[in-house]
Amino acid sequence: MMDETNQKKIEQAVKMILEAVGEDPNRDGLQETPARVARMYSQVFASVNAPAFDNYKLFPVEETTEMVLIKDIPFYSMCEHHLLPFFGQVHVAYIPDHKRVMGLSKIPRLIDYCAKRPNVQERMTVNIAKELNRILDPKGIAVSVSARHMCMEMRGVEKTGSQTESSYYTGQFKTDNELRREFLQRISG
Ligand SMILES: Nc1nc2c(ncn2[C@@H]2O[C@H](COP(=O)(O)OP(=O)(O)OP(=O)(O)O)[C@@H](O)[C@H]2O)c(=O)[nH]1
Ligand SMILES: [Zn+2]
Repeated sequence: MMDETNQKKIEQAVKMILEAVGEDPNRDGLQETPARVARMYSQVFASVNAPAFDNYKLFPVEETTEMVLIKDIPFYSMCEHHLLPFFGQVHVAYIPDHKRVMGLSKIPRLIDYCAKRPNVQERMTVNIAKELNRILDPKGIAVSVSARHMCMEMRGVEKTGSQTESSYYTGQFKTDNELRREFLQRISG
């Protein structure tokens, strides 16, 4: 969470940006905007300098299953080049090991943790896998991210609706083509 000094810094910066684009930061509609933006940044960048993700529980199971797949998990992040949103879906699969699985809701929480900072999609994709690996040490992980980048849509090349796909595989997903195919098939269905 951002402290008061840093909130004030953002407020000053936003006021300067408003002035620089030719706006009057003191007009009615804009008076509270710097403070709102500061609060908004403290939400969307909540995991900058945050301690390692530790909000999870592992549950023992008698038998390990095959792939555990959670798909279509929505995420919102900010591109680090333009500070514009990129957002979409993450699909995550892992093959449990050590007879333990993770509480399901913690996977979307982990994705939020990886998303709430200035990012590039590729690094976020790898980070999700690395965090899962640290926590679960599974036999394999597959992460696939599909996103729309506002910096490619509302400005720049202006390619509305284009989707950027990235993926990262570890362990059995890397070595076993059949398994990877199954993952890809199941997330596309
Ligand atoms: N690989 C990757 N590139 C990204 C991501 N988000 C934004 N970019 C790209 O980062 C690049 C920054 O390029 P620059 O040439 O420095 O910036 P720019 O002049 O604003 O580029 P344009 O967007 O082409 O107008 C652009 O090509 C963006 O599309 C991302 O998540 N991954
Ligand atoms: Zn960008």
